[in-house]
Amino acid sequence: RSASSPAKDERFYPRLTIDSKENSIMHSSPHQFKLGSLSVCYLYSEEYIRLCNKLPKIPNRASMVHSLLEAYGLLDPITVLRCRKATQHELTSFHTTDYIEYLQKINDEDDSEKVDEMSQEYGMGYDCPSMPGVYDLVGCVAGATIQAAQCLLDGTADVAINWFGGWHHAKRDEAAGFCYVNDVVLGILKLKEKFNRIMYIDIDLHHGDGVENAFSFTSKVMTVSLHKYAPGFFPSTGNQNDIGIGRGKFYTVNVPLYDGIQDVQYNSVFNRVLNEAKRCYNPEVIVLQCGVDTISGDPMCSFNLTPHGIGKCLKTTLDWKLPMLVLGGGGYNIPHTARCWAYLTSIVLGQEIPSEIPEHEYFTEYGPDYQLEIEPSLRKNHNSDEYISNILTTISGNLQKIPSPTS
Ligand SMILES: O=C(CCc1ccccc1NC(=O)c1cccc(C(F)(F)F)c1)NO
Ligand SMILES: [Zn+2]
Repeated sequence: RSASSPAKDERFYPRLTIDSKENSIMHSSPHQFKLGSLSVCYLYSEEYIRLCNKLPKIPNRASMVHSLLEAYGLLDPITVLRCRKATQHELTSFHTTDYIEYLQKINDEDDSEKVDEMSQEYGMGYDCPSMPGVYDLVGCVAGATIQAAQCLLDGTADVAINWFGGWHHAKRDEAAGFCYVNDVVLGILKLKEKFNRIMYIDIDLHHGDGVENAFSFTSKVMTVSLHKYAPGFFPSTGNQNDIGIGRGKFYTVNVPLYDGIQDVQYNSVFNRVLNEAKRCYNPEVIVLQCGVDTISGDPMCSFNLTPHGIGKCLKTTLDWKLPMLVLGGGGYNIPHTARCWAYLTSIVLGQEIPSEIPEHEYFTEYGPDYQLEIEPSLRKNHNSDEYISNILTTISGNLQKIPSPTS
């Protein structure tokens, strides 16, 4: 135990017993996570999956993710929790009542013309098409993330996973960027009931603006986002000088990057920024938004990462041995998204999984290779080493200004 952090409850530390029956085959392969078994919970329900499947830009993605996890046997050592819907009271702990009542009103309305009159007011339009059942969907996504957070509060899990959450753009009074509810903010508000210092890490291609805006005034939540930052690229916020305001000054960290970044450079940036942020802030719990629209082969065609590189980011944070809430997000090459989140789940479990995609309902979607691994594309990297080193210097300078806990 490091002297600086108060003695922590045993529950939050990975149990280092190796229960061979239940848990994984432990290999000593280089990328194998340390021996040990975490208690992991995963939020799921048939209705939740069915509603997520209907999202226009990621058709059937939820089913493909869930089926691949099952096919790899990754759900066997995991506590699979049936998720409940968030109540209106829970939803309005962040969102406005007007907005939530609007979603309720259009939930059963399938005459989209009629809906569109009101829709502009609440951000429902091109980016977030109004869809029948949207209130049911919002209740499931938010309910799942809130329940996952509750598991960490109760200590019934070391890591809680909701791969169908992570909708980081939604604002309190409107949908944005294809997000109808900000389940991330709701999960963090739940964690705040018990934890004093929460670190939010967002590795989606897009800036986690909705979450940053919700907590830019407070030092209770440090938000760290690594994302593409380019003129006209959504949401076009999150440059390195965006560091929070008032009491929240220095507790917002942004790492703006250009197209083409690959695993090695990304991992080096991630480790430098996050290990320094951890040292300066000493968080008690981690929320990680794992949008994977950063993968080579994603139609966003921006970053050039692979699941291996993203997995290394996850390992860095898991090595801190702090309770973690792990969420999904973007990812528009659907088989690649399923591959990546299956691989990340295997890392959380410390369980090696074979490269061959196992036979299952969606097996044909993984052709022509039917392999788990994804190769980087042959695309130019626009992130020069001096650009990266300048960003790191700026961020390090800002983090140093965080008052140390003893002061
Ligand atoms: O991934 C997101 C949302 C991306 C987004 C923000 C605002 C408006 C539209 C989008 N989504 C897309 O542009 C999108 C979504 C799915 C698929 C595509 C595709 F055209 F690249 F395939 C594009 N946030 O992390
Ligand atoms: Zn994204």
